[in-house]
Amino acid sequence: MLKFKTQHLEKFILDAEISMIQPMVTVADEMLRKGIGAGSAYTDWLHLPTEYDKDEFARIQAAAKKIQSDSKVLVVIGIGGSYLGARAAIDFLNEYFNNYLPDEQRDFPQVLFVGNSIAPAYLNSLINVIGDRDFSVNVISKSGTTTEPAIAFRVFKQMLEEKYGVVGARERIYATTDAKRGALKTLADTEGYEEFVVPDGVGGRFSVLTAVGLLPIATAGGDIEQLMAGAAAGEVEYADADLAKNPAYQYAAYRNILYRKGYTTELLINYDPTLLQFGEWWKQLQGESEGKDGKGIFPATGNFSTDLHSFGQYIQDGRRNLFETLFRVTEPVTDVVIPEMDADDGLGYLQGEKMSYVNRTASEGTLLAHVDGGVPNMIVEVDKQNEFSLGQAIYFFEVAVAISGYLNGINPFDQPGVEAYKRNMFGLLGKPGYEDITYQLQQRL
Ligand SMILES: O=P(O)(O)OC[C@H]1O[C@H](O)[C@H](O)[C@@H](O)[C@@H]1O
Repeated sequence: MLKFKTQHLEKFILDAEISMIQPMVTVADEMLRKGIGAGSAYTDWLHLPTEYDKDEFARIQAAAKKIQSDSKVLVVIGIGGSYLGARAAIDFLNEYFNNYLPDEQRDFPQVLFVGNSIAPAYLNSLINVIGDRDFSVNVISKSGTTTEPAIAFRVFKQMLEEKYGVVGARERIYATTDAKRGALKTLADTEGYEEFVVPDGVGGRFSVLTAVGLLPIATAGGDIEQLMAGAAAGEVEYADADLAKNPAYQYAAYRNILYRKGYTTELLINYDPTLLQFGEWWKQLQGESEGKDGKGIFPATGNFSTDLHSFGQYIQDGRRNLFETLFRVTEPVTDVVIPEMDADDGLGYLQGEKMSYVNRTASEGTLLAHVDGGVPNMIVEVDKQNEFSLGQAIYFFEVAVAISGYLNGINPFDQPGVEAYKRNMFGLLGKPGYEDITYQLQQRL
């Protein structure tokens, strides 16, 4: 179960401030739930945990089984919302070094991500890692027109066709895209790939609980029924407009109060590398939803205790515009006992202790130090590192960012700013239709 804790906000926020923001939260709740807010066409994720396409869900499970039986590697091609959720979930649910294990020591295929950059060395390195092993491809793009995954897909389509023939390749390509539109949809129809749908009313960054996330997660051995069950628990628990009864709305309200006081950067903190990618997923969710119209909390992550030894100094003593949200799992997945030995390493007082205890204590000491240094802290805590908790946490942050965006007077469901770089890139690359800006841009370089 998920808990949201705010006791360390005491010196930063008065109870009265929470009462004062309640009427605005009530309005934000109505905007979201009655579909009268900006971007309301993209709020179908709200009921996704209970109203998903059950037939497609069964097809996803069947496809995952097929990939598990005929492939050692699943190459997932996608960028932004079309890979971050799956990657976060797979890291959250598996051993950190799972992908490094030899095939015979792994129960499920390696899932490797590409098309999330345009770096050629990364792509070549991935090809080398696949080697001569059997693999399948899940190409994911809601729009079906994004350049980065389209380039990667060309390369892997060609590789599959060379290895298995055109017909054999078709059996190993799974396309997750829009139900009707886009270049990927057209290609998938023409070639006869198995297709999965990103529903119209679910934006990329809210799509992890659709086929976008579910197929890679299930292929990696994740129990996607439990994932949906956790999200469904969130759907019930985070539906009340009353702040006192809704932890997700509380989180949205507190971060907006902090924002209005000048705390403009939020760090999502973890103390475990298996949660690092969750932070990456969260950054897109927050940043693309809220950063617009010259406003918004800047989302960043703190991967502790690693980063305490890099920018910990800044957090403790730098410009006071930061607040932290600690995302933690209370029950360790495994543990290590610090060995007892006669060594002069100053660790005698810790011998026989569990590393999880030391890690937890480090997090508590850090949190108190940061609070004392003027950094407001909140805690989002789940008890177990499993599918159910993950589903609930995903839903918690999704619903919170929607309310948070409305509280800040923006449309949380669009991303007009993302087009600016694409336009320039297309202009410079000479894409048909962008010729008018090519010369001007070149002159500025
Ligand atoms: O799934 P796609 O249509 O390929 O989009 C992938 C990503 O592209 C852009 O960056 C959008 O701003 C993101 O919201 C989206 O997740």
